Amino acid sequence: MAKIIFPEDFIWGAATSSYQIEGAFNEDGKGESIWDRFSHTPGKIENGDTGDIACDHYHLYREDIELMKEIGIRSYRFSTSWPRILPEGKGRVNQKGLDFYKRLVDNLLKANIRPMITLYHWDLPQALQDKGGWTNRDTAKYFAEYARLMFEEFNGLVDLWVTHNEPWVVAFEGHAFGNHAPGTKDFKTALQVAHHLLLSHGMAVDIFREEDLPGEIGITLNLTPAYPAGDSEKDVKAASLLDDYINAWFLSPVFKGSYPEELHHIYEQNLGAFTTQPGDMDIISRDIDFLGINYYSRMVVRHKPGDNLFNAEVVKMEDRPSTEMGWEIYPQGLYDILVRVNKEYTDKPLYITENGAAFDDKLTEEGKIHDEKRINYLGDHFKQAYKALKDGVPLRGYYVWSLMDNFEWAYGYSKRFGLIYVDYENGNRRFLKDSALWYREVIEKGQVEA
Ligand SMILES: OC[C@@H]1[C@@H](O)[C@H](O)[C@@H](O)c2nc(CNc3ccccc3)cn21
Repeated sequence: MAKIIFPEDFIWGAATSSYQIEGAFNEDGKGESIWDRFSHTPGKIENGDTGDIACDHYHLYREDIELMKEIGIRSYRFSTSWPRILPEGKGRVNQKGLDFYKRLVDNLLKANIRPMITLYHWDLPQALQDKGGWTNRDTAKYFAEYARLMFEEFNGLVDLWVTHNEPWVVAFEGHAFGNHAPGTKDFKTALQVAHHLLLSHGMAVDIFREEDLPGEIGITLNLTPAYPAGDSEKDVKAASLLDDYINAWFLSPVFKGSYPEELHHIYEQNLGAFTTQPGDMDIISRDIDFLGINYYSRMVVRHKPGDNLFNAEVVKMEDRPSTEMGWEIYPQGLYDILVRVNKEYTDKPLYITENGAAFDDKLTEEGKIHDEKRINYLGDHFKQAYKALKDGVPLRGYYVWSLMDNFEWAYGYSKRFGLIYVDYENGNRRFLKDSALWYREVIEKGQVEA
């Protein structure tokens, strides 16, 4: 491949989320979130870790912005904590909570760093969960009102808005498998939750248009391309169904206004219909300005009769390199999913809103972290993104997950994804990893070594 030179205006960024970095879980009037409740429930999180303090970003955000400047990122994707702003999820505004995000955005703009706000990255107000959470259609309405508040408060300051982060994870990890908050385990509930999440996305888009705001609005989906383990018809079929289950189940409603037909039929036949209302699909498929794609790895799938509704199982790729999460390192999958989304779903601009890897990072006596595996992982994925760009995919930016090590959900602090090392044991000190210094060069030159 010839020299890899990205466009001058390519938006190089890094991403985080509120519950994973902020801490101050009950400070300055913040309401309880379902992740506060879940992490305080014994047995849910590795080592009994919680987000009570996390990276203490609520107090250290100025230092963190200085580190963003040192790395040279052009944009910072973060999420706002709904219960920090609306403690009960609706009604009363917690001004101190809102003021934190005002200070954060003001300081980002002063640092010439473009904010991208994700309105929902999993930390639902517990008060709404107590009324059914995302199983209750009213939550979609309350989300849209929270979005309206944020659009109005940050009008003219923030011009990149993401409604939801990974509705698949919220629906299935949170409501089918119980690995995430609120921890219920019912597949049909997950389908109902997915529908209400998508509905709330469309309602927020309507309000964004109504408020006639400058900027762009989109949604972020975790897209994991599925590849058949063999070329048998049954393997191909199994892969196609799992691909629909994770990817098309969300891409199709947002861009085509309908759920994938065959899978919808399988669900209805086996589980009965989840509740919808006339007009829902029109709301869900309102025109958006961009799609955010979170890519980490692929799935290799083979036919397995009777194992589940899909007659499919994911094959563990033992002989392939993988990250600390056990996810196969497969950069080609990023190219494949970018091209497929652009070809089959939308010609709207795309952002890679998350891509990164957990490795066993060690802090040396000299305060260094030699994370060459992460440099190789990111470099290989940047090359695939570049290949997609050269093949005509309207890729506008790339947000590395993550700016800093943080609370990795059910894994607690045992997994490190950051460009910045966080020394949790010693006052949450921050150290730039070698990958941060490497990323700074990539951003400065707009080039990745071939
Ligand atoms: O696991 C790394 C990150 C996580 O820290 C982010 O909050 C989240 O947006 C995120 N999504 C994925 C990919 N999808 C996924 C699938 C199953 C469980 C959890 C995440 C990875 N990550």
